[in-house]
Amino acid sequence: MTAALDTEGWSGSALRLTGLTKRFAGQLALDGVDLTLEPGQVRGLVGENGAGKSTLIKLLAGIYTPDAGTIEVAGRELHPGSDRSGLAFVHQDLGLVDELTVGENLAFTSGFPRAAGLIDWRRVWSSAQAAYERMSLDAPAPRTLVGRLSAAEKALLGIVRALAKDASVAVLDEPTASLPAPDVAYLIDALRRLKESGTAILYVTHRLQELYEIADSVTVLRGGRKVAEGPMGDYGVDRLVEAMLGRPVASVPVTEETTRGDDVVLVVDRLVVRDAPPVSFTVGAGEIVGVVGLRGAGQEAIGRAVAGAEPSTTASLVLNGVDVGRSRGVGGRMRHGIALLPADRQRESTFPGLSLVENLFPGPRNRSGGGGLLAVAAEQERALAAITSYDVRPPRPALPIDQLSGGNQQKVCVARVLGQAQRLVVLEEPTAGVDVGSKLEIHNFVRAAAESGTGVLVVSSDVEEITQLCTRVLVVVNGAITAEATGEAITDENLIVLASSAPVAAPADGATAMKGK
Ligand SMILES: Nc1ncnc2c1ncn2[C@@H]1O[C@H](COP(=O)(O)OP(=O)(O)OP(=O)(O)O)[C@@H](O)[C@H]1O
Repeated sequence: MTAALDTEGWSGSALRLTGLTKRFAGQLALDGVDLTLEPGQVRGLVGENGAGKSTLIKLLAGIYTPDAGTIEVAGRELHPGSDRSGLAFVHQDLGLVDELTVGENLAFTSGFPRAAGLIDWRRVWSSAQAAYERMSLDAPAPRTLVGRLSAAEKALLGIVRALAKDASVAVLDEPTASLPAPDVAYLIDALRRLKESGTAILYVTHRLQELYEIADSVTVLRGGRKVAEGPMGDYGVDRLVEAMLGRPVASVPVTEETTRGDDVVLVVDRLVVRDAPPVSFTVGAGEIVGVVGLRGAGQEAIGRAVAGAEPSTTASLVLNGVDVGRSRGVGGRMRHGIALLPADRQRESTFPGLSLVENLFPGPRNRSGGGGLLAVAAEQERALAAITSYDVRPPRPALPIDQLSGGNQQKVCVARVLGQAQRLVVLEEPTAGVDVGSKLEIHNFVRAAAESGTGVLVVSSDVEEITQLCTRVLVVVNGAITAEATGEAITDENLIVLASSAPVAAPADGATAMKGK
């Protein structure tokens, strides 16, 4: 513990916020919020998109200065410029440097060990290994470039890096947003140990189920205000969701079988990506096909290769009867009607600095007819229609995309990809960072796209999403498609079992082993 935030002898709250208020251009993002967190306690912080969660975290981190209110860590009030090393943050944007190794990224926070004035690289690598081992997590090779890690591996690295510091309060902003279920369980286990050691944890998530496993209490924000708070035991899911949205949410619809006869949109024959075994599969018109696998199984690479975002070879990749396998890159595939929604919102999916409307219709190809005032007006009209139907808040087409909350940015990206009326859409983590209400809405838009005949490939680490949305699921183990589940076989448990198994010996009912595919 650093001297400035020494908690030694402190028996009060680990964190105390009083009347915390933040305004953006006259709009109240956070309105007089009080919150306390005791040592060894985990408090869930939930709220729909735009509720003010990220703003609260950025105030804690000192990125924003409050307009009113105070922040105390272990009894000491923080001011702009105060030492904040008693707080450890894991943000949605992990702030990792792709061009550097795992070990270097960790050493950036913990410091580069030196011997005789030079960087002691052996210790850089061994400390990286040790940081993972302290949390009982499997470490990637410390010399791996972070850019080569999967989204899930990056998330774990972000968590390991933040928690490697000796902090009394850990602030986790959707730590599991891109983690497959077994990794989530792993992580929650590690967090329990951290909590037992006396660390206080503020846990922001849209995956409410996790709160029942780890949180002691919960605080609900809506429109920047605290609208509910109490022990987890007092808040069943329905009550929690109602507090978040200010209305009860309808029960979750399950996708009906939407495949239309033998009308096949995509036929992939022996696709080879990243040295994995060849995979072959089809996607029907109107079909929503899930692709799942454990962390590092290679499921993302398959979706990205189909969309041209990952180099690959194929015997053929036939889209509506035409072999488009030779067209390269995302642009090449897009010209044939394949669109990709990448998982990495910050780097690949949004165009920072550009407006909401420019993010909806990037590039002349997607614009309403060549330019000119009429086209601009038509574009505005289309933008407003998309903003309204996707309930993007605030509904201002000229607003820079960076000023929207994460979930609202995601809605804009989904609207863009689905609005392009493609033959096939590849959706990576389509609802990461999206609140429960908007998640259902996005799922309905995906279903509507499928109903209009688009083939949909969903690559998601959110197993619940896959079971709700998909009519067929391909399971990837070690880069190969080892099983296919349809109908009743699409359950959380079954998918996790199939994804955790080496090539399946005896498939569950409705699941087909696909060895050798
Ligand atoms: N830099 C900014 N400039 C202007 N408005 C902002 C800025 N950052 C956030 N806002 C607004 O403040 C409100 C709260 O946003 P915030 O990002 O805190 O929500 P959130 O609860 O974290 O949402 P999500 O779950 O989508 O991440 C929103 O209305 C948002 O548009």
